[in-house]
Amino acid sequence: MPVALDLRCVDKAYGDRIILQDFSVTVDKGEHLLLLGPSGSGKTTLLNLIIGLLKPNRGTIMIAGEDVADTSHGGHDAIRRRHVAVIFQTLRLISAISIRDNLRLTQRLALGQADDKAIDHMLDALGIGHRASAQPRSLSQGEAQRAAIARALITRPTLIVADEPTSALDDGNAMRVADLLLHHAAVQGSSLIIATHDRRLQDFIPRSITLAQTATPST
Ligand SMILES: Nc1ncnc2c1ncn2[C@@H]1O[C@H](COP(=O)(O)OP(=O)(O)OP(=O)(O)O)[C@@H](O)[C@H]1O
Repeated sequence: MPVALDLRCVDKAYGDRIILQDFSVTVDKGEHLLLLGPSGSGKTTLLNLIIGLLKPNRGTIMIAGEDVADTSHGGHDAIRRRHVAVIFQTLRLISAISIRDNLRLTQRLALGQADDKAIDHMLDALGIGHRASAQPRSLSQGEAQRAAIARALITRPTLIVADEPTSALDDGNAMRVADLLLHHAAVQGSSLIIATHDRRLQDFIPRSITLAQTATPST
């Protein structure tokens, strides 16, 4: 089974505050993982290490077989653009352009070209095809959430990383979002890595890691 994500012996500290110590996990291609744990336990830190916003103090981070923590050679950004998509809690759609153009831009950055047919197909599949020409601010919260999911899926990434994608949603909408993510991830063989407090997601994704709150060193 090809490996989507492999973290080996990762340490991460902010100053003398250790957040992750000797942390290792492997996620096979198409397998999903929930990151659970109390507020402040390091879930977002771990996601930021995977997407490259943070560097580990030690350890390796392999994405689709490439070590993106090794700073001795370049090309990490290109590997991440090709293999990793992110769904932020705040969605972060570009407000000045339409939903279709948001997806076009994402495809061009990740794949070098846009595919309008694939974009329209994806928006239809997520039930927002009729909103393709709309600007993000005119969408309802549920539509914007679907647009952010469409943007994550449109590059057929190896990994889809999501921070609290369902926490603000009621049961019905949380289930719909989880269903959409799992269905489309399965269709294209993407792995989902989801940081959340939302234990409802355990009904959909049985594999989880619970991060522990680390002690603050005494001064
Ligand atoms: N840039 C930073 N500098 C210093 N400390 C930080 C920084 N980013 C996060 N922290 C601290 O590291 C700890 C882990 O934060 P992180 O955001 O990863 O936790 P989390 O599990 O995602 O929390 P939540 O569930 O509340 O989002 C927290 O105590 C946080 O205050």
